[in-house]
Amino acid sequence: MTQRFEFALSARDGRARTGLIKTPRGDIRTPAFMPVGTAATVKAMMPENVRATGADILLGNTYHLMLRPTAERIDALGGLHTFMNWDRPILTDSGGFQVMSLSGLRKMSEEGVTFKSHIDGSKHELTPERSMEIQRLLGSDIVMCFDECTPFPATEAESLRSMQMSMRWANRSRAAFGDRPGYALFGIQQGSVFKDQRAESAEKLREIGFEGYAVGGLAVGEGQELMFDVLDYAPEMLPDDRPRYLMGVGKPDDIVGAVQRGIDMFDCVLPSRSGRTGQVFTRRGVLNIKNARHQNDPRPLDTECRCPACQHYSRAYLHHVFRSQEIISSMLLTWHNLQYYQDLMSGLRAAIAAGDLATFVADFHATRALGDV
Ligand SMILES: CNc1nc2c(CC[C@H]3O[C@@H](OC)[C@H](OC)[C@@H]3O)c3nc(N)[nH]c(=O)c3cc2[nH]1
Repeated sequence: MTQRFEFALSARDGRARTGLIKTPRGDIRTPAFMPVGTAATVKAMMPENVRATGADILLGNTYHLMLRPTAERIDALGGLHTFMNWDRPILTDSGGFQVMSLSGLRKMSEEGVTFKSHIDGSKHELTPERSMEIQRLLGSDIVMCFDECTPFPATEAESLRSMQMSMRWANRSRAAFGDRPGYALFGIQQGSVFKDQRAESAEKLREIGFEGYAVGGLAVGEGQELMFDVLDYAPEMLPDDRPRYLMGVGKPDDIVGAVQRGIDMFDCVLPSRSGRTGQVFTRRGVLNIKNARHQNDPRPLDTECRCPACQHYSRAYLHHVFRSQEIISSMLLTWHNLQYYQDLMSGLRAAIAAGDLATFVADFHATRALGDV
């Protein structure tokens, strides 16, 4: 077990890569999908079951945890890993994104952001320094710089101003992070959909130097086509020998296309959140278990899936417990969707290692086109 944070690529196929991130709390196989555990839990899942789906790392959130139960309380109780009974790596986002999307009454300045809690209206401040302190108190293994996720759409001038402020905040985040062997700080590239700004941001992040790099400012309403246009150049502006993390992505076909464009790490609430709304991901596409057509169907959700829902329950049963708003519905559908995502990632890793990603991708799209989900 290493005491350092290391990343090694093991194979490439076109622009796609597969490799391993080694951390003191365990290894992360890339390309990796990170289940979202916003409030110190992956909703409707026990941590051992998150692990059983194949997840090597999960995600926590500065914004939510600083408001409740507070980072200081989690630290006093032994840190986030002990608190939530997950002893493998945790990545925490820095809070800026949620402040802009969740909190009320925000005031942004060069210093940082002051805002009112969406929970009880109390006043709070997030700065690069405070975000680093919170993520240190949580004990997260991969810390994200405090940034502003530039809203979409943004004019070139708005995007430039936002990106350049995020780069000054990246500098302050690096300084405040300090010397913490075994822990990683990731920089976040901004620049919206403007190639020259993406280049300027990447250049600034390289100068500062990070253990990994995120492509930020995407999956904010620009749509898949525009996201892929940016991913056609943005990841390769970042250091080749470091992990590249595309924040907040995404649907299965978003992930497949982003892996083809050189992305190594993903996080998205979609599989867990949609599981609670009855949306199910299968190899043949998406279905909603709420639909009456499932009420007499004895088949599993996906004949190739090894999750408990597919091994022991029919679509008819899952339709029934969803309609009845039974708690087991969220448990089984979340487990299934997370399993589907992890199976997709292991399929992508194997295909890149075998040098036949093109075949995997063609089969991925062809199977979904068959219909009859
Ligand atoms: C969805 N699209 C999207 N999400 C994004 C997130 C939050 C992800 C975070 O949000 C929470 O899920 C809602 C998760 O928190 C656990 C995740 O870490 C981003 N975070 C930062 N710091 N900077 C970005 O440029 C950024 C861009 C995103 N695009």
